[in-house]
Amino acid sequence: MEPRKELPKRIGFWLNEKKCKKFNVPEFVEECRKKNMEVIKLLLHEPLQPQGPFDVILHKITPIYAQALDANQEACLLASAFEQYLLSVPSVPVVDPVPALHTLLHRPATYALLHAITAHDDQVMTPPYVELPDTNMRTKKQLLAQAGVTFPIVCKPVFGCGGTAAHELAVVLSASRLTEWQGPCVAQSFVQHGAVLYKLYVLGDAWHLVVRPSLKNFRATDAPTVHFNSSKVSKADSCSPLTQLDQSDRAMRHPQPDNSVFDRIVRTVRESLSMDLLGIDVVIDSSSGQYAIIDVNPFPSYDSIADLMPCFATLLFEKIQQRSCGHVLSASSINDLLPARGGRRQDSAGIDIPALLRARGHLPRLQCGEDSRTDDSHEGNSSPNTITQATYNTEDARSSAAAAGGEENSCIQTDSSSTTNSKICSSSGKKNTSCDSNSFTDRKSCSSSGKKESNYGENDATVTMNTMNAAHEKTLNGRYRKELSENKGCIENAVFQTNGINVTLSHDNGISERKKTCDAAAKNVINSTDIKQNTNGPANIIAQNGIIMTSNGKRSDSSGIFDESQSKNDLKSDQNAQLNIKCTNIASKCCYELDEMQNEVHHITNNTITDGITHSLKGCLYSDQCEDDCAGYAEKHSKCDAYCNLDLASHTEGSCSCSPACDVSKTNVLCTYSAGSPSAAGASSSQPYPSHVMSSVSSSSTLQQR
Ligand SMILES: Nc1ncnc2c1ncn2[C@@H]1O[C@H](COP(=O)(O)OP(=O)(O)OP(=O)(O)O)[C@@H](O)[C@H]1O
Ligand SMILES: O=P(O)(O)O[C@H]1[C@H](O)[C@@H](O)[C@H](OP(=O)(O)O)[C@@H](OP(=O)(O)O)[C@H]1O
Repeated sequence: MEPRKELPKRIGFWLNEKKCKKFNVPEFVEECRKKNMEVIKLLLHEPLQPQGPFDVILHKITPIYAQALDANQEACLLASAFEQYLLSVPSVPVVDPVPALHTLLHRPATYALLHAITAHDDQVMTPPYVELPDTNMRTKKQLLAQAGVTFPIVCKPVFGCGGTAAHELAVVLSASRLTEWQGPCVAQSFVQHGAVLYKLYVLGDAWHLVVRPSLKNFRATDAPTVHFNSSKVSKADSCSPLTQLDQSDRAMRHPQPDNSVFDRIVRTVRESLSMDLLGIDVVIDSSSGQYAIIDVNPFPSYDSIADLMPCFATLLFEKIQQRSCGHVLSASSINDLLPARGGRRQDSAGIDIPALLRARGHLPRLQCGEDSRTDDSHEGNSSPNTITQATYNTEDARSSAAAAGGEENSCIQTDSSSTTNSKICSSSGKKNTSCDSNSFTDRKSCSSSGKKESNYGENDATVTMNTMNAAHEKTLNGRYRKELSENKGCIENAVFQTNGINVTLSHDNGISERKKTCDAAAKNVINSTDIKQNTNGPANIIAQNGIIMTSNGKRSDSSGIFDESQSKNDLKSDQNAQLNIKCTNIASKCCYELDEMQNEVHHITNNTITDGITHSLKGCLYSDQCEDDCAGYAEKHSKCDAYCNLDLASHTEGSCSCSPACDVSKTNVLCTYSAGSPSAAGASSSQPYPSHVMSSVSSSSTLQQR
């Protein structure tokens, strides 16, 4: 008897029309067919569940997010439905996981991540950068100086994916020309790199190098700002005058690229994002020889890569195989490769795209899963020992849930409203449905458990596990839970690593939840005084088996305790961490005005950090609307317990500040004073160019199989 032919595996697939054309879908379908896989285009406007089941999902959803960020309600709903669907099929591999895309959508989050992961590599860096709000010139100059960003600078829109506007950039050559950029941006030091761009196209475990034209060398002068669209300068067929080196630069020797450094960059970036499809843009600093990562794109064009479709089909085939063999998927396979480096992962590097959308009013309150808490749940929870919550939507969680009488696909929710122990809940729409901080919709149900009063018991965990990445499904075990509970959560976007497998924790997104968890952390998490004062921890810290690292790479001992003297300086110089600390603490202080606070947090984040001082009023110190801002803050903060007294009398530009009488120990970072100067985040060190030489790099692709 003839062996029965296996049914084809089903690939759920979504690209927008433009990308479909570029991607050569017919060839992709054909290659998949050869491997007994069928490609089913997802109809995002229709319910997704009935379109399944799928064995793997391949998508590029970022254009939908870009539209959502541009106030398109329909796009918002589509993104929400898509995320919701992914949550409902947690064991299906997704190429690539959505939380990582949140990071790549937002340039400051991307650069924060790059800064953190390159901090210890002398040869690799991301250029100094700072997010500049649409504010007055003085503030801008101050922010640039604080961050160590030097002219010329490249100004880039804050959101980096999607339509044309995201790619309208400018090179501003001097501070006096700053007025020539309108609106907020990320400003990044320009790196002179001889007009050569190295694109690293990552496809699963393989990467391809493509050499592209890039901006010529610019130097600080008073010349007018150079506006350009990035899609016109660095494509294979670009021939912009902006990429023609000046005569005087042509003779300059440009450092030869070293494949091993590229390989390291690929591994580190891929590991940090747990993604399979990436375009990493690198330039080499002509004088220092350092490799500067200037951009990371999800699901890039793979322009000029030969035999792309068989590679795609193989990648998806392997994903399906790994799943059916019970292997952990992409994230951990990468980490397995790198046990010594200690896999890191920061899903959203502190940025919460859905929250941002809500704050801008782009997410309708209930349609897109706006937090459905009543005011009750936002306030009245000022007790430090209130809510702790953990959601583990994992395979192990499922079995635990089943063992405890829960349902398949359920999550375990440690909910301190039930005082100490975990509660098993179902994700099937029953009580306390599954929670995922990166989902638009589930926040509603998470927050429903945000009741009050419970002891912050030893067994409570304070984390919400990000369930979007199937790779995490199998990672929860007893030991893991112990570690989570020991760390008390409250470490937003932290990564815990056990046995080479990462789990990313991310916050609950609900401000009132944060307040509770942060307050709890103030009492429990980290023993360094400095960190305690900035409690709830730098969002970028990474905890591995009890060791905590700040985003500038300093390590605690194995119990999470930092050396006191060291940690002071570490934190001071750790600008990213401070930004996040501050942001979180402000949120934690003013918990009840969710949307507005998101704005405020954002605003304040844009205006933080001088000399290690984390004034909550930095925003108003430099803002044109000082008086308004201060009044606004004062009004909000006056409702917050333990908020320090503001010197309301001095609300004029440049002089409004926290009262010196403010009780530091009581008020956390809202009014914390400390001395000392910050070191510039992301400042590059001047390493001589290493002497390794790669034989040649052609403008065609080179395949590097790891
Ligand atoms: N810090 C920098 N120093 C020097 N040149 C830079 C820097 N940042 C960007 N560039 C130049 O500007 C181009 C576009 O920058 P970038 O990649 O950040 O923009 P983008 O809009 O994200 O582009 P993409 O189309 O690749 O997504 C780069 O290819 C490079 O030529
Ligand atoms: O792969 P290269 O040639 O580097 O170019 C990519 C850009 O760098 C990306 O910014 C584009 O993505 P977005 O359109 O999502 O911004 C991306 O757009 P695509 O998804 O339309 O291919 C590419 O154009």
